[in-house]
Order: sequence, then structure tokens, then C-alpha cells
Amino acid sequence: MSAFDERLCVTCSAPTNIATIKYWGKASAELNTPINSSVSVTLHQDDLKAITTVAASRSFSKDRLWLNGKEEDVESNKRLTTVIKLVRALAGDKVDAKTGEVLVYKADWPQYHVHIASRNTFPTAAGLASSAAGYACLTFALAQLFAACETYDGELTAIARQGSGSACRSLYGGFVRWQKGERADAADSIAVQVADEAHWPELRALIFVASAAKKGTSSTSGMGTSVATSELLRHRAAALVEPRLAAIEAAYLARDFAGFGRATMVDSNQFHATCLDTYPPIFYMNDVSRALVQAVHAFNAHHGAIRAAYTFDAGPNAVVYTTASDVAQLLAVMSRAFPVPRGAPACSDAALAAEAAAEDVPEALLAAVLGAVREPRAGDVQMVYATRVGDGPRVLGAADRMLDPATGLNTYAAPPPPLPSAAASASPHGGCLCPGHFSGGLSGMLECSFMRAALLMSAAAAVGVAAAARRRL
Ligand SMILES: Nc1ncnc2c1ncn2[C@@H]1O[C@H](COP(=O)(O)OP(=O)(O)OP(=O)(O)O)[C@@H](O)[C@H]1O
Ligand SMILES: C[C@@](O)(CCOP(=O)(O)OP(=O)(O)O)CC(=O)O
Repeated sequence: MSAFDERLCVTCSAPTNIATIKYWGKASAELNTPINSSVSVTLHQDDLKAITTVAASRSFSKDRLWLNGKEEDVESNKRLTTVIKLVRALAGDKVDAKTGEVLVYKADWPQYHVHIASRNTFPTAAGLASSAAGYACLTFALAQLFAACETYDGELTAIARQGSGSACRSLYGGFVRWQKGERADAADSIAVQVADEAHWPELRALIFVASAAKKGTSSTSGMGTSVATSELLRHRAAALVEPRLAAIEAAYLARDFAGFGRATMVDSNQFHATCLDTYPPIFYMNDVSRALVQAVHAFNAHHGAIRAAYTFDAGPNAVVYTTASDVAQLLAVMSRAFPVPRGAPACSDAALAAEAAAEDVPEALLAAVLGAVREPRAGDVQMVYATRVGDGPRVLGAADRMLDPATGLNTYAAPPPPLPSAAASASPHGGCLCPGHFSGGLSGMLECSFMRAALLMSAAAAVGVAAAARRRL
């Protein structure tokens, strides 16, 4: 006897997104609406994504959730219960696509509870938009499970917004605006796609992880203090954001990197200025973040044009946008200025790392960037993700399922760190640098490009040792 009918189980994945014009501050904490509209790039799901399995059964006695293998209390998590309740309210008749059989009539859904197992393939709550990917994935997966029908366009994004504001933007690929909306019921505070993922295929992002630790001040509490105390934030929302949104959307649509990059950097700087203007002040960026900023400006100054653009969320990690023609050179200089710990892969994309290693970087550029950074220290940047623009949520197959049909319980366990020889044993921090352990089991580790890069490095090293031994013979 199984705990749930496999036809009442869905597994989905959803991407993260990184805002280029930031959401910071709530107009209504109850409805989770913003004081200003925002816009973001959806990142590709190759490296960073949330994966969520949801199953419904009459035999489940309550709604339950496992996050990254650990059970969390659902009842006490208002955002979670709100999202489940709102998607459930849109439930329709659930029909077996193959046979046409009605599996659950709309009227019967109140008799069902859900079990949810979710994991992130990257650090959770570290300022890498895990809540965005996580709540977008949950909303999307529940909508598939319940055969939910929107009563107006964008309703699912309005639901995801109530899990985490930035999550509404992860329901679309490409370049996405979250419009703040005007209505009292906030039904128009929804995400809208500005351009799809095919619009600007040359756009690239390098993510320099300065810390994968859980951040000290959550976005929710940080923005609450900012709204209460920062006059700069008030002025920004009232007068500065709208024209900047119009400018960056036009730049994105025209694939004008200089315009896009400048607006991105200016807005990131202003967001962190509002954090400093908050009382007591909030510091998300650290010395490494500031050195990354200087390095990007030195790169642009050398080229006499904006060819790389940083942005920082509520944490010290930099997301640096650039284009396909500059990404290898940018990675080459940044790897010299911010070397990852000895033994770790230079970045998640082994082919790009090899291209960067072979780059003939002009001496003057290297000197400019190294001069802008204080002494390069291995480990200030722990890892670098190389990624690009991506699509919205996807429905996955049973191979990715994380709930056991026999027991109804979570099957995912965060894998142990990789073998010391595989990657980061030489970390000065003594930590695991491969985010494979944020992913799932062996398949999760293999899907992790850091692990693939590490294995390639190990294999290359083994070939080198064998060749040297042959030479000695
Ligand atoms: N896959 C997931 N499924 C459901 N909820 C998730 C998932 N991932 C994260 N969350 C929720 O989001 C919280 C983390 O959100 P938080 O805003 O603190 O961090 P972040 O999203 O990584 O950072 P930021 O939003 O500043 O970029 C987690 O504690 C959890 O409640
Ligand atoms: C700095 C940001 O990343 C803030 C994101 O905040 P959240 O969406 O995590 O906040 P809540 O709505 O309280 O869950 C900027 C952005 O993504 O626009």
C-alpha cells in the first residue's frame, strides 16, 4: 500500500534571479508589496536552482516540508502556509493526462494534505536568492499538482511574492520586472517578463562568492529597519527608481551593455548606501566586496568602456555581469586578483576556466586590476560560478523525485563533502568549497559543475602524474 498515488506527485525546478534595480523596502508587510518596482536577470539553472517535489494524499495527516533534507515546521511559517493556501484555492479537477481519468475533483482537494521536499543546489540564506528560487519552485510545483487555474494573468507570481518578494521574478526567464502595483488588494503587484531568455544570449554572469555563510541580517528584517529609518530610501523609492527602470529596460532591449551595466552598478551602490543610511546601519558588503568593486572599475577604465558591471544583494557576494566576448579575459584577471583556494576549480565552468587560463592578458590590464586590489589573498573569494541568462521553472521527471511513494517521506540527504583529493582540501578555511554538498546524492554531485570541474582537475592531475612516472622510467 503506497502513501501517495504517483500521479499526484510532481517535481519541478526553478531558477534564481539577481536584481539589477533592487527591491528594498515593503509598502505592506502583510501583503509583501514593495515600495518600488524592481527588475532582474533570471540566471540559468545549470548551476543554481531549487528543486521541489510535492505530493498530495488523503492519508497525510498534515502539510509537511523538508528543506535540504531537514524537516521544517510548516505551521509556524506564515509565508509557507500562505503560499500553500493560496495555490490550493486555485485548484481545479486533476486529470490523468494519459487516460483522461479524473484523479481528484476540485471539490475534494480540502481532504488532501501535501508533503514537500525541496533542496537548493547552492548555499541557502547566503544572499544568493535561495528564497527567490525556493518560493518560485514551490508555487510552480503546487500549481502543477493542484491543476491550478489563474483567475488573472500573473496571479501565481502574486502568490510567490507572498512567500518572498523576489520569488515572483523567478517565475519567468530572461529579464523580468516586478511592478509594485497600485491596487489595495495588491493583485497587480506581479512579475512581468520584459524580454525572454533568448533575447540577449551573449550576456554572462560571474558570481564571486566571498562568503557562503548564512547572512547576519535577513533581507526582511533589514528592509524593515531601512523603511523605518532611512530618508535616502524614501527619496530613492519616490523619485529615483522609476526613471532608472525605464533606462535599464531600454538598454536591455537594445542589448546596450554600457547602459545596462552603468544602471546596474549605480543601483547596487545606492541600495548599499541606503543600508548605510539605515539606523543602526547594515553592512552587507565587506572588504572583499569593495575590492571586487575596485577591480571591476579598473577593468572598465583600462578598456575605456563599461564591459563588466557588479551588483551585490544582501550579502558580500558579487554578481558581475559581462558579455561572451569579455568573460574569459575578465575571469583571467579576476582569478589573479582573487585567487580561489589552492586545489579548488577556478570556476564552475571548466571550459571557461581553461579558456581564461590560456588568455593572453595585457600587462597593463593586469597591473591596473592588481593595483586596484589590496594584496591578493587566496580564499577571499571561495568559488566562482559562471553562468548566463536562463529560462523559468521546469517540470522534471520521476528521477528527481525526493519523496518516497511507499512512505510519503523525504528521501533526500545532503551528501557529505567531496573527497579531499577531489577539490578543496587545501582550503585555508578548512571548509568544503564545492557546492556539490548543497545538491543531492551522487546524481546531485554529478549535476554540480563544480564537482565536474574538480573531477576533471583530479583526472588531469592523475594523467600528469602518470606521464611524469613514464618519463622517469
Ligand atoms: N528551496 C526552498 N524551498 C522553500 N523555502 C526555501 C527554499 N530555499 C530557501 N527557502 C526559504 O528562504 C529562506 C532564506 O531566505 P533569505 O532571504 O534569508 O536568503 P536568500 O534568499 O538566500 O538571500 P537574498 O534573498 O537576500 O538573496 C530560508 O530560510 C527558507 O525559509
Ligand atoms: C537585496 C534583494 O535581494 C532583496 C530581496 O529580498 P527578499 O525577496 O529575500 O525579501 P522578502 O520579500 O522579505 O522575502 C534585492 C532584490 O532581489 O530585488
